[in-house]
Amino acid sequence: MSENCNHDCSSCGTTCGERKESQSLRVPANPNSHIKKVIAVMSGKGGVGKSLVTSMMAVTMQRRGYKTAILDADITGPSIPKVFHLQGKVSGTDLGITPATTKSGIKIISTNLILDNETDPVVWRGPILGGVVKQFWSDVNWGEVDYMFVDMPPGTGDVPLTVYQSLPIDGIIVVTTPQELVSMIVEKAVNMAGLLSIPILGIVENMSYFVCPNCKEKHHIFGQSKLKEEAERYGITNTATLPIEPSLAQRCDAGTFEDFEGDFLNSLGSILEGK
Ligand SMILES: Nc1ncnc2c1ncn2[C@@H]1O[C@H](COP(=O)(O)OP(=O)(O)OP(=O)(O)O)[C@@H](O)[C@H]1O
Repeated sequence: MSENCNHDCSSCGTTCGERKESQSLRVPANPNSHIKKVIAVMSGKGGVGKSLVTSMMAVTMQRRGYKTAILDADITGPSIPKVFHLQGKVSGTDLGITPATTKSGIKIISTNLILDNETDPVVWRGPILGGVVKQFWSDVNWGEVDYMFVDMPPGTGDVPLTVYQSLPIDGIIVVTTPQELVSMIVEKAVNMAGLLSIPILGIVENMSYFVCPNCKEKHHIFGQSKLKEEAERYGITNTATLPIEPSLAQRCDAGTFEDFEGDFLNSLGSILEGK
């Protein structure tokens, strides 16, 4: 036992014979933040539409009347400010950094909102990247938030692990594409969630099909979906599909993403509400 022992193992890094509980790696939230549910949106690899799904889930919950936020933990490839057309840098007060706010009121923090130029590359090493995510949690004055969505860095490496261990993640939404779904990459993501004992709330198969604007027929460009079967293999019953929808990409470019029409991820919204 250390001579300075205060008998509070949760705040002590010393491994001694008296330790009663493992040291928590959780980072305390900003004292002014009251965040009820934290949902991580992850993918096995990059470019499968994780940021689009994160943004769509946030808009879905905001439309249902909840106070919603996005923590963009994809530090080296931040896409969230672009989706919502947020430009310029965030500022702060004595209470912490004030997040940016979208047209409909979604609170957002992202590396691109703290850089001088959004085209500046982020050439930071792993521990710094993890440190930035922790600061997005502890130094941002989030205020009242019902649902916070965390846009995770792709994959199962060092930074995602830091996020899962530092933030109180309540559940995970896995984003995949038809081709990726049958690969071992998704299985790795699912297994990581299992190792960390965080429940998977659902799997979204993005780019699942395309509806032809002329004949209105559904085309499964990457083959018939195996989403249900694959999800069942992992013991996951909640699934959703998103079509290839050029208007969604166009809305991201035009800054009108929050006005998208459709109820693509409503079923997952109800799962989050517990309905
Ligand atoms: N269902 C879709 N229909 C049309 N365009 C889409 C769809 N899903 C994603 N896109 C477009 O594909 C691009 C990549 O999507 P997104 O940035 O969401 O992927 P990501 O997985 O977050 O990538 P990264 O890991 O690099 O951050 C974006 O330009 C997005 O607008």
